[in-house]
Amino acid sequence: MDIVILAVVIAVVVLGALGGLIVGSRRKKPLPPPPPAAPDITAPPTEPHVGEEAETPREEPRRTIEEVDLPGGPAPVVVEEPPTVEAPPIEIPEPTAGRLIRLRARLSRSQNALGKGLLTLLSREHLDEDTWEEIEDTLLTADVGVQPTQELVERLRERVRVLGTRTPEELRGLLRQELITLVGPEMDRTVHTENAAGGPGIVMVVGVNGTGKTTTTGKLARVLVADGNTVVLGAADTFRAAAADQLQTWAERVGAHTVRGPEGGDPASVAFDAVKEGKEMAADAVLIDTAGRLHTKTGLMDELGKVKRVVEKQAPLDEVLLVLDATTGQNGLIQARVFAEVVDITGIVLTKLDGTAKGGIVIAVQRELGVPVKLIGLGEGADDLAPFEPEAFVDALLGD
Ligand SMILES: Nc1nc2c(ncn2[C@@H]2O[C@H](COP(=O)(O)OP(=O)(O)OP(=O)(O)O)[C@@H](O)[C@H]2O)c(=O)[nH]1
Repeated sequence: MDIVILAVVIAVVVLGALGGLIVGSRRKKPLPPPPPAAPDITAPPTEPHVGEEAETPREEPRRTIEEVDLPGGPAPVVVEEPPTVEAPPIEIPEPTAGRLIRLRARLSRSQNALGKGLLTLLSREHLDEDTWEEIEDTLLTADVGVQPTQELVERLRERVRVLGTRTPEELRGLLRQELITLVGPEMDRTVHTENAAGGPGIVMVVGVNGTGKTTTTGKLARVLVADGNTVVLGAADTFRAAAADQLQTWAERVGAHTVRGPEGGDPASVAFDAVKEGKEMAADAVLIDTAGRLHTKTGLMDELGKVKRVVEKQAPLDEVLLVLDATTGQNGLIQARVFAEVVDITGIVLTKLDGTAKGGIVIAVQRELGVPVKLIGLGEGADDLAPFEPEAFVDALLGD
């Protein structure tokens, strides 16, 4: 019996073990299928990630292109940029009052050698003949001109002799007075930009190209706008399109209006239109920038003469400003002579005084033309044009 029971138990155990094996093998079989999901093997861990990441950027450009296409090409990008360019439209120029004081440091820097040189020579214990000659040379080197130099030296000699013993302060005072006298404090340096008859003041700006004529016209427009005037600019320098562009840029910066013609067009007709528009707009001033090439004197005469005649058909010229580059020294004087023969110069603008130690040209050119220096250029900056003031000029020369 026991044997029978034992046989049954063994049979049950054996069957149970076999059943477990069968179930186990059945469980393992479904597992292999996952391996076939082995395409993962073709795409090793890194690649699928790259693929997944790549999908996102791919979608982004597609969206952008769609968005750009729909509103009409790349226009939105272009439209967004111009407002930033147009953003700084109208500037408020610095007031003109006290400009020379602000720019005095620049003037001192360029002209101080002259003043210092003279003061050093004058403070020598013995003012002998050699010293006076050195004083003369210093003045001549600074382009003061022969006649004015001799006058200054004579007057100084006389005053030093009368004074007897002298302190550096006294000498400085004497020199200051004599220099101011030489520069001409009594000259009327008003830039006439108003018209007595009530129309716009008409200013013609002449000078050789490169002297800073266009820049000066632009700077002057700023000065006038700063003082509350409305200004029209006439780009009658039609020889170079860039000159008209340059002028227009200056005008746009302060909200002034520009009248221009085609490149190579008739300068007189641009000047005419500028005055006409200035009158129609009831502007306060019309500034006309001319080309004034010194190819031949006859050519210059023809051109400027015609501009002048045509403008004066509508209104008289209130101011004719001659722009001279202070760094050109004697050349500037020759130019001044030629222009003075062609048009009636009423004022001189001396540019680039920040770039030369030869500030004496102020004195020489006034003597040459009998016309006052009214404005001076002391840098390339938009507000680096100042009314000329003899005292401030001489003080900058002598330093503090
Ligand atoms: N340092 C300095 N540079 C100046 C001054 N005035 C003008 N300039 C520079 O001189 C150069 C010539 O100036 P323009 O105004 O173009 O001369 P332009 O006589 O009108 O010559 P075109 O434009 O050819 O008719 C420019 O680079 C100006 O910035 C000044 O007072 N000081």
